Amino acid sequence: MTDKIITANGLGVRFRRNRGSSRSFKDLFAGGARRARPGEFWALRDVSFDVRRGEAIGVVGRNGQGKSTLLKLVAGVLFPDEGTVSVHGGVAPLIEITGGFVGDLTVRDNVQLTAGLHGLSKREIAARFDSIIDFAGAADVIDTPFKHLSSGMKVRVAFAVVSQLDEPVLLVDEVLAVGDKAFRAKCYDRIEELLKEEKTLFLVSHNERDLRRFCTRGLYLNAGKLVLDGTIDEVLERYDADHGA
Ligand SMILES: Nc1ncnc2c1ncn2[C@@H]1O[C@H](COP(=O)(O)OP(=O)(O)OP(=O)(O)O)[C@@H](O)[C@H]1O
Repeated sequence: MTDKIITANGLGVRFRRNRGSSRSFKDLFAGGARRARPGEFWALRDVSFDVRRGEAIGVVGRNGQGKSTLLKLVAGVLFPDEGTVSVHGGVAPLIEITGGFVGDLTVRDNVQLTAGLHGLSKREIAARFDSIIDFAGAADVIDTPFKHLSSGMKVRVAFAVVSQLDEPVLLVDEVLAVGDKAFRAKCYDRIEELLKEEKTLFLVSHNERDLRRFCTRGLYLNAGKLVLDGTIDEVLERYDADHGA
């Protein structure tokens, strides 16, 4: 099957070293300058790949090599300075602990808001609400503002919602490491179910066992470049050879 769901072409993202990614007014009119200005660097450069529906991709690389930046591009929460990424269908992102959640709103409101933003109807949300809360083990905090939850509980609620959306692409960026062992095991079972349903998965992880368990393909990023796009075994072998197992 050549059922392409994601196409990334020549992706590049440039950040300022000291001042976040905000661009000056002048920069907006600077045109497609292909160089980083003083004080800027490329967090990602010349990254191209295609993804077929149902693939499970592990994104591998040392700290700060561009993995989260890549996921943010796929999620559409960050725009590339060069290149394009197109996703045929919606994306369910679990990429930053509080990403997409509003601290001042309660857990209940956040669950409803997130599910609504991802296209679920009021009826569908109502039908899934209890199982989301149950999965998260968040019955006691339904009416608590999200910002008052512990970081583990934030991840539980976020995973519970995101894994109940009907989006074809699921992005998971290390956040699961925050959950306790029992919850992680539950999440992994859920990810396996989603993969059986032909969802497409991007998993950023430093845990080789998790990567081998879920992923068939790997993308290895180093200094913002895609060094290797291969099977997860090939990618991990190369990564270990470069950086020691
Ligand atoms: N908003 C930003 N402004 C400036 N620099 C940024 C910004 N976001 C990320 N960076 C930098 O871009 C580079 C790539 O970051 P990224 O978060 O993608 O790395 P990563 O591979 O996910 O790392 P880790 O394994 O530590 O999570 C890093 O040097 C990081 O400091």
